[in-house]
This record gives sequence, structure tokens and C-alpha cells, in this order.
Amino acid sequence: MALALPASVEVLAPATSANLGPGFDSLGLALQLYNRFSVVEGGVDPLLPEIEVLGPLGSGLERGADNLFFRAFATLFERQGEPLPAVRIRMQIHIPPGCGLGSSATAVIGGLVAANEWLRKREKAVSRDDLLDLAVEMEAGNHPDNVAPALLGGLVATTMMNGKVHAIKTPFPEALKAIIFTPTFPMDTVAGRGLLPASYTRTDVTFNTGRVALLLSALQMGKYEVIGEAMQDRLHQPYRQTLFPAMDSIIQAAKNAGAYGACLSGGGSSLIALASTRFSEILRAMQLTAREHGVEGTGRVLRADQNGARVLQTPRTRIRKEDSARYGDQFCWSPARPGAGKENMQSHATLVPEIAALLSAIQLRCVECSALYPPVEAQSSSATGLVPRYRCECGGVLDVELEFTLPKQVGMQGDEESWHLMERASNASAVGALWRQVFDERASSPPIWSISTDKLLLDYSGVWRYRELILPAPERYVITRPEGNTNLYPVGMENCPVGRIGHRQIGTYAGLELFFLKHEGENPSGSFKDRGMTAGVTMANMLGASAVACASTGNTSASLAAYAAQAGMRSIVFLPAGNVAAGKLAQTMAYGATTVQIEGDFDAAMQLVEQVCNELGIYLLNSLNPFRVEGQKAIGFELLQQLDWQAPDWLILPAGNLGNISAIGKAFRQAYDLSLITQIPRIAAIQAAGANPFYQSYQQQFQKRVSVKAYTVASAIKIGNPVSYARARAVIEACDGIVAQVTDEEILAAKEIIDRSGIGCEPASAATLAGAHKLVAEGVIKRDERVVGILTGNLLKDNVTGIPQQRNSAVVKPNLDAVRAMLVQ
Ligand SMILES: Nc1ncnc2c1ncn2[C@@H]1O[C@H](COP(=O)(O)OP(=O)(O)OP(=O)(O)O)[C@@H](O)[C@H]1O
Ligand SMILES: N[C@@H](CCO)C(=O)O
Repeated sequence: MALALPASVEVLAPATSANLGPGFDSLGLALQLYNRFSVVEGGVDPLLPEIEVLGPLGSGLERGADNLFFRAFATLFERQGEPLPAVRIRMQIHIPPGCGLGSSATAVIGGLVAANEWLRKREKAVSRDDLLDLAVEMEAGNHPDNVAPALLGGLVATTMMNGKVHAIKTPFPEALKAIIFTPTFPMDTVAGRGLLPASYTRTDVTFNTGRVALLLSALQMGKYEVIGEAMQDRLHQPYRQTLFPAMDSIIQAAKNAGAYGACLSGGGSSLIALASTRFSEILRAMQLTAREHGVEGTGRVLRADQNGARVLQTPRTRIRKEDSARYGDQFCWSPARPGAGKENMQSHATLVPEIAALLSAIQLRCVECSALYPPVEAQSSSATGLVPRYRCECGGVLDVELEFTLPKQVGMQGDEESWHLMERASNASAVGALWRQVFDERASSPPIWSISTDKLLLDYSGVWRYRELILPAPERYVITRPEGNTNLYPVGMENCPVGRIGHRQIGTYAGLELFFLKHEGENPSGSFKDRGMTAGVTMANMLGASAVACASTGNTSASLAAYAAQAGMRSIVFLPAGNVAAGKLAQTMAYGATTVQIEGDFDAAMQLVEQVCNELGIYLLNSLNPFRVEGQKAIGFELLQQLDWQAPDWLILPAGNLGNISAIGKAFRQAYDLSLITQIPRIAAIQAAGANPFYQSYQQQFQKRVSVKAYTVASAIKIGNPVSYARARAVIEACDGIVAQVTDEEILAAKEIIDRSGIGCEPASAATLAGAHKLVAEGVIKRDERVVGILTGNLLKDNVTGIPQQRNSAVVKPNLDAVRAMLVQ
């Protein structure tokens, strides 16, 4: 029996950037940053809505009948002659109000679209054109350039004709992103318009008309090099500059750092730059220049929203009562809480306070639409009262957001004052130095078992050493081997010690002078998966899960089984039958997992496990689980620390389900933001040619998501429809990365080099060296650049593929002559 949903409507409305320089009151672009509004029938007085605003950005918004969203909602009911219901409104505000990103347009459009959806059930809905006219009326009747893109999405050219709005939407080029700098101060649109002159000279008007024409054509024809000139304006920016004197310098800094063009966004105070690469450098340049002028602010890198405002559906699988009753005792988690009485099972609030506090500090943001969720939600229909979130309601994958808090170090006791001063220092490099010191001190204290404490064990783990940046879990809940601390082998022609002839062969084969291989196969269960699994199983432990599950090509299942066994949980793994290397299967079964072999490929197993976990209340630990990705970030932090925080030029790694790229890319980005490093490495993702959906998308500038029927000898990356596509795409775009493909023959040739060097790896890992070899030969990676390659799994995982089965092995009689005869052959 599924529960009935309450009468409600939920709308997502995108941010917009109006004007785009010369298109004053007539051009606007929708952006992938959203305010989310839900309206539920309830309350007493239709004219006095109950308004709840979530998120600190909305703290100053009106809460009563004069709230703009409510006014728009009520206006449409009035226009249609329908009685207004009493409602409760909830707003999740992600767009800073009054900062030139169309927050007021989201309120107007959101209110109208929500009302229209409500009226649809009464057959009183109006057309989109009518909604637009009404929206412009509500925005003082004179500028449609925010509300039109908020409703329609994309790039919109719009004007008023005889009191009616005319709007034409064109798709915005996928290759371009908007880099937005938002100062801490708002600029009121009405006040800003008051500064504009009543008339303009012909020179100024033709200056602008020519540039609008140029801008639209340049965007349409991909002639981005003229955007800088085309985004100039003489109709509003020069007048608004008096409210924001640093504006021109910041715009110039963005262009100097690689943006095609930049301008004031809407009525300000945000500035928008357009670029196809170097996003973080551009943002950093804008922030630094602003700071030089005494202006602080926040930065965002956003894609264009191509859809406009939309009514949200609720497709999430609901747990059927009979199923949770049937399986609840066997699988479901019972939240970690003081006292284990069943009476406490129905509420999130029954978690022990330290876990409840941790969870409330974490938000999950949708990679596709930016919607925010708590990591677990209370749901009375579930047997336990708790439901973890793995996906957004739009279907997108979720990313953990957590504010980082610098811990106080033992070595700094007694100097509390200077600690606080440093902590608040505006000098970013000083803060970076503090973080480095925290991690370096932890790395230098290996545990001594006789006096070991949990904390020392955590410091020694190559994941939990960075816990403030991953998951600041209370120590007693952490499930750790400990993992990480994997070797970083110097194998380049220059940086490999002369005597290590075998290792040097690797650098010679790649054609690289400064080359390192980080062997993640040296983790406890033999693959990089342990990094994510320690974080994922720790989260399962905090939630009191009794069963965990995943779909796997082998490494994930072995790792899950090992960590679940340590935590005393049941593990269930879904494997593509006949497609898992023997070593991995043996490990998984030895650790005690229930193995479900699917007659299908990994992608089929993945689909199934998600359904099963949702239905049966089992905690899902595929990389769809955002905490797994957080743990895997530690690969990035650890390799940076091993290089004394000198970021390499390139990171090369095999690409299958794309969780690793997502995680390491995120780690690099965060390390850069914390000033742990001063440059973000470029990432080269290497796919097997027979399992290359990401490569195919990349070849089409990511205009289309591709999936394939996968085939490759590298079974760990034999994936045709990668779960972390959206996350990985964002990483590749943000770091100016590339995606390449290598054939199975190239993979096996590279594997032989790595194996014969004495290091050894599983077939998928060798894609890294095969990729390096190819990219250096093609001149993409320069011979003298500093490169780190990731080996993902241990040689013993697959003891058949690419391993000589007969050569070098013979049975001889047990005497010297027989051995001599054999060796001189
Ligand atoms: N979610 C909301 N609910 C209700 N009112 C809102 C909401 N968001 C914005 N507003 C109203 O809109 C005002 C800001 O409008 P303003 O036009 O100055 O800025 P903007 O829309 O953010 O920027 P721009 O129009 O330049 O892109 C807020 O002060 C508030 O009154
Ligand atoms: N075109 C408008 C956009 C702000 O809403 C202006 O510049 O005032």
C-alpha cells in the first residue's frame, strides 16, 4: 500500500543573467542555479500564508502577504477569478537576492507557474504567453529580460510590443560556462535604474545595437573570440559603475585570465564572465582583483539552464509497507541512538546527538539541478523512520557539501589567540599552510599499538587523516583497516633512481621524464575502492545499517565485503555473471558476502541493486552513494601530500564508472580552494576503446550523453553507462582535462611493462600507462611535464588476463643438470 501524497505543487526556477552587456532590458540567459518553491494546501487564512525560508541567503526575504512569490501566486488566482486556497509555502533559496541573478524573477515565475499548475486541476490554467505578460507586469512592466529566460530557459531575446512580451529562445552553446562573482553587497534594481539617463546619444545607441547583433551572431556561429568586444555596453553599466567602482577592474581581470568577455549581470552586483576553459583561474582572478579593491564575494561556475522553470514530479521509489514489514528486521538499519527501543525507530531525532549534529551540517547537492537535500530524511512509511538519499528527484546524482573547520592542533596549544587570528586570516596562503601542517603532523605519527588510541589509528589512515575534508565522523563509529598510504613510485626517466632499471622502463615507455605511479592496488583489499568504502561503511555504521549492498565488476564487492565484515554487517553484492575476475570473486566470497550473479552486464546489475536497496531498505554503497566519492577524494589529497603539496601538471587514470575522476577532481578543486596547492592539475581520463561512452561524449563536446554495450579485457572498466557521468564531465571541463581511449592490445602491452618492472597491476590499471604512452606520443602531454598516473588494482586480482601462463615456467627433475639445461635454453 503506497501512501497518498499531500496536495501540493513544487517548482524549480532558474537564476538568470539579464542584459549580457549590450542587451539592456532585452537579452537574458538562464543558469543552472535554482530556487525551489513548494506550496501545500493548509493553514487558516488565504491572505496570510505561512512562509518558511530555507537557506541563509533568504533570511531577509519578506515572510507575509507582501512576499513576491505569494503575490505572484495570488495574482493568477485573482486573474482567473478562482478562490485562493490557504497555503503553506516553503522556499529553498540558493540565489542571492538583489545581486543581479534574477532572484525576483524566480519568485515571480515560481509563483505564477505554481498557481498555474494548481489551476490546471480546475481547468483554469493559462498559456505560457499569458504567464509571461503577467510576469512582466509584476516586474514593473518594463523589463522582460529576467522573467523570460526564467520561464523558458536558454538564451532569450525579448522585447515589449504594444504591452505584450515577445520572446525568442535560442539554445546557449554547451561549450560555454558562466563564471559568476557575487560581491557581498546587493544592488537594488529599481534604485540602479534610477541612475540611468532619460535619453542617449545616437553614438551610444548604435554602439550598443551593433554589439547586440554581434553577440548573438558570435554565440550562434561559435565565434567566441569576438565576445569580449560584443559584451561592451554604454547604456547602463557606466552609470551603475558609480555604485560599484571596482566593476571594470574585475571585468578586465576575468578577460586577462582567459574569459572571452565579461559584464555586469542584470542590475548587479554580480559580474558574469563567459569562457570555455580555465574556469577556476578566471574565478580566482576575479576574486583576487575584487579583494585588492576591498570587495569580498563568492564565486560560482555555472552552465546555462536550457529548460526554464519546471514543476517537479516525485518519482522516488516509496517503500511498500508490506515489503518493509517483511524484510525490515532482516535488513533495515536501526539508527544509532541512545537506547535501542523500537519506540524510537520513527524519528531522525532519535540519532545520538553527535551523529544528528554531523548529518545536519551536511547537504547533498544535485549535480544536474543544484537542488539540496539532507543526507537522510525522516519518513514515517519506512520501517525505521529513516530514508537515505542517493538521487535527486530530477534523477541527478548528488554531491556532498560540507563546511570545513580547521582543527586546533596539539602543537599549537597555549597560542590560542594566534590560532584564531590565523584561522580568520584573509591571507589565503597562511590558511593553506595551517591545513598542510595539520595533515603533515598526522602523517608523521605512525601508531604504536601498545598505547594506540582510535585517534592515532585515524591519523594513520590515508583517508581519515583528511577527515575534516571528507567526513568528520565521531571516532568510535569509524570503520577503518586503516587504508591508504599507498606508494607513489618515481618511474620517470629523470626522477627514477638509476639503479631501478625495471621502474625506469615505465618512464621510458611513457616517454616521460618526471613520472610517478600511485599504486592504489596496495590498499587492504587490493584496490582503490577501500578509500570510498571506509567512508561509506562508516556512514552505514552511523545510521545503524545491518545490511549493505552494491553492484560491482569485482573490486567494489571485495572491498564492501571486507569492510562490512569488519563492521559486523551483512553484505550483498550483485555481479555480472561470468564477468568478474576470479581473484575478486574469491575475495568477496571469503569475506562472507552474499553474491547475486546477474545474467546481464554491470549496467543491468547497477539498475537492479538501486531498486532492491530502495525497496528493501538496504544501505546502497555503489559510487552513486555520495559518501563513497568523498572517501575516494583521499587519493588526491594523499598524492598531493606525498609531493609536498606541489601539484603535478597532469593526473592520468583509467575511466569506467567515473567515480574516481569525480572524487579526485573534487579533491584537487578543494585543495586549491583551501590554498593547499596553487594550481589544479589537468586530468586525463583513459577509457578502453570497447567501453568508451565517456570518450564518445567528450568527442562531441559533451553535447550528448552516450551509452554503449561494453566490451574489454579490462573488466574493472567494462562499463557502458557510467553512474558518475555528470560529476566527471564537470571535473573534466573545470580542469581543462581530456578523455582518451586505448585498445585492449595497448592495455595489455602496458600491463606487461608494469608487471615486468616488478610493480604489477590488474589490466584496467594499465590503461593509465597505455594512455600516457599515447598522449605523450601525440604531443598532448609534454615530455618534461610532471605527471602522476593511478594504478587502481592489484596484480593478483586477475591472475589470467595478460599474465603468461606457460612461459618461464617448466617442471624439471630435481637435480642441477636438469636446471642448468633448462636455464640455458
Ligand atoms: N524567493 C523570493 N521570494 C520573495 N521575494 C523575493 C525572492 N527573491 C527575491 N525577492 C524579492 O526581490 C528583491 C530583489 O530583486 P532585484 O530585482 O533587486 O534583484 P534580483 O532579482 O536578484 O536581480 P536582477 O533583477 O538584477 O537580476 C528582493 O529584495 C525581494 O524583495
Ligand atoms: N534589464 C534589467 C535587469 C535587472 O532586472 C536592468 O538592467 O535593470
